[in-house]
Amino acid sequence: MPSTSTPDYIIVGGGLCGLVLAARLSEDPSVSVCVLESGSENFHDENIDVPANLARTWGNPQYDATFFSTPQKGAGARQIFLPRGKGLGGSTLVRRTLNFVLSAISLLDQQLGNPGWNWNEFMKYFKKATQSESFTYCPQDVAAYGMHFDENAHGTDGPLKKTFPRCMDALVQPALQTADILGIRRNPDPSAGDNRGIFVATKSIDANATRSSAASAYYEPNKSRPNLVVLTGARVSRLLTANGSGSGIVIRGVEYLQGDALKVLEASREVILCAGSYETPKILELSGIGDPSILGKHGIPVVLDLKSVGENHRECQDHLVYTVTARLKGKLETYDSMQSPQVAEWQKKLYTEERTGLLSATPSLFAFLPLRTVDKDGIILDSARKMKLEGTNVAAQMTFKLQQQWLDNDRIPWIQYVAPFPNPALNEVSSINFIDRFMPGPGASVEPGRAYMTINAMLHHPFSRGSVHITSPDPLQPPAIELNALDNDADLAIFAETYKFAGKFLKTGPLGALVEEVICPATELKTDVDINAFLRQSLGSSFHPVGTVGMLPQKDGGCVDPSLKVYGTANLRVVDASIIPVLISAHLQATLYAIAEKVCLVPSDVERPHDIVLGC
Ligand SMILES: Cc1cc2nc3c(=O)[nH]c(=O)nc-3n(C[C@H](O)[C@H](O)[C@H](O)COP(=O)(O)OP(=O)(O)OC[C@H]3O[C@@H](n4cnc5c(N)ncnc54)[C@H](O)[C@@H]3O)c2cc1C
Repeated sequence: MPSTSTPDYIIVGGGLCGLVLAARLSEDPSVSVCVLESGSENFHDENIDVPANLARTWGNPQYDATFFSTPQKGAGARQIFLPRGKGLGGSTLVRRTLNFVLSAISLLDQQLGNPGWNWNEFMKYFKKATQSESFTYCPQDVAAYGMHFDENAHGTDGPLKKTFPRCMDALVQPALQTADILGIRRNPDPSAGDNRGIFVATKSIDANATRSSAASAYYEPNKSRPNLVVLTGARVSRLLTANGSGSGIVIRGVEYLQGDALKVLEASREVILCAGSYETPKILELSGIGDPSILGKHGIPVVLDLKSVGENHRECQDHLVYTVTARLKGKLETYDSMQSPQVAEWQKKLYTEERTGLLSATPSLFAFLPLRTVDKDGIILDSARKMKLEGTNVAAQMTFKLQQQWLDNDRIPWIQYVAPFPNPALNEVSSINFIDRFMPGPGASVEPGRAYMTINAMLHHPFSRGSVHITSPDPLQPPAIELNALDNDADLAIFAETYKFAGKFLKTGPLGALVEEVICPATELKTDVDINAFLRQSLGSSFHPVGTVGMLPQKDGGCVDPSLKVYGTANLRVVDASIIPVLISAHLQATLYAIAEKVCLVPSDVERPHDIVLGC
């Protein structure tokens, strides 16, 4: 039985980044690693393994820590649902399984002062992380949807399995044809460096149509390593610090709760925080690392004055999203057909016996579009260019200006549509109906036996910035998550144009011919006032928070340096979504696998380093 006594590395959080690091570091048998994860081990659980069971985990305390934002002024004072995976695999357990799309903008080594964090590096480590299973590239299936994968852009032997969906519902082809009519380019491979256009995304699903998560890919095959210990049900409450030398504060280890017991674990080398964008800043603040004025409010002694923790240039950013739902004519094989118990039973059999059918896949069609697609006259562009960010934070100003430069860069997708999203039937399957903004959109009710289509429209680069801070010294209390959603005219104006464009999409070509009526919103919205009210009422998160412990130069308000070490500490690193300094034009998981792979590359052919080295 491996021992937990003083491992070389303590990893806090067995989620996406934590498990990649654990697996890679423990490849060296002389290195000992202990992962502390607050959730449980959920191996071979059909709620996780079956792709279309995606929403069953949401809001379920076994898998989801279920955060909510503070009441959002820009969203009718609603608290926005913010699920966050809990258990080995972290948010890769609750994700929609979709979307291996890398961001073409990376982390901007030049503009944001992060040397070595650029596209070529991401591509290298993205490939190291992934394995495109053979049937993925079955030429006739892939070509039928206009995809032509670039062999050079996909890994062949990484731990994480990636496939092309085995089953597409009846709306994908009509939607693709409608996109052709509207002049949206087809993108044959959004992972190859340019993710603009419409495409069917590859998924983190294996050849057996089972979801591939950080746990199944990185931990399960390595769990018997004697130098790797994983403790579940272990919630880290704070870091233990010691006075350091010139190289900064030394982190001795962590204090954690397991059951009712408060325990201590010391590390001989490093503590690595991988608890995600909401909990990593919380652990830092509970440990006295943060803004003294916030720590003082909760009676926490200041160990290290690092004002941008949780604030990081006021930038808890999240891809904002809203939903439009349409009722379709006639009988179509969409996820809605599973409302019929007979069809659901048949689909289950199909999945169990042949590993195909609707349960084997998740929403597949994505369009990543530059702003010009919806703002042809450049009116929003003009006004967004002139916007000013109030406040003096250098990093906030810097990233805000960067976003303004992107307005004119047609290579950067600014908006995203996901369609046809499986909607009401999936609620039946998952028995989750409380997610009021999703599947179907708010206020819409659905009739059994009818088919529907939902489009999610997402803003890739909102100008709003929020924060994540502790509300109490009690580690069991959730942090206050402020999004400041829709607090500026540009985000609202861009969203309003995406709404008009989605309406056009639903009226055009082969897809338009299938649509009977839009049911969410309930009536056709003709004025900007009505559209804005609908957007505020239906706005939600698409679960991609970043930036709360950002990687930037310290003078610019950063919390971690390019080796992801926390400024002012000798041996504390953060490796998770919180370090991404500015939102990327993609869902996060592909980029995060690459980040974690890059950080934990410990070359086996050089002398054993005294520290984690970056693979750059
Ligand atoms: C509902 C949902 C759907 C998503 N869908 C997609 C998608 O389709 N495609 C995509 O690319 N991305 C998707 N994402 C985003 C992606 O899954 C996350 O960005 C990614 O998993 C974040 O990785 P991470 O390592 O930062 O944190 P996580 O994977 O969230 O891991 C953090 C881990 O730390 C643990 N932890 C937290 N606090 C403590 C503590 N105090 N002590 C011990 N352990 C702790 C947590 O339990 C968790 O296991 C989705 C996210 C969610 C929530």
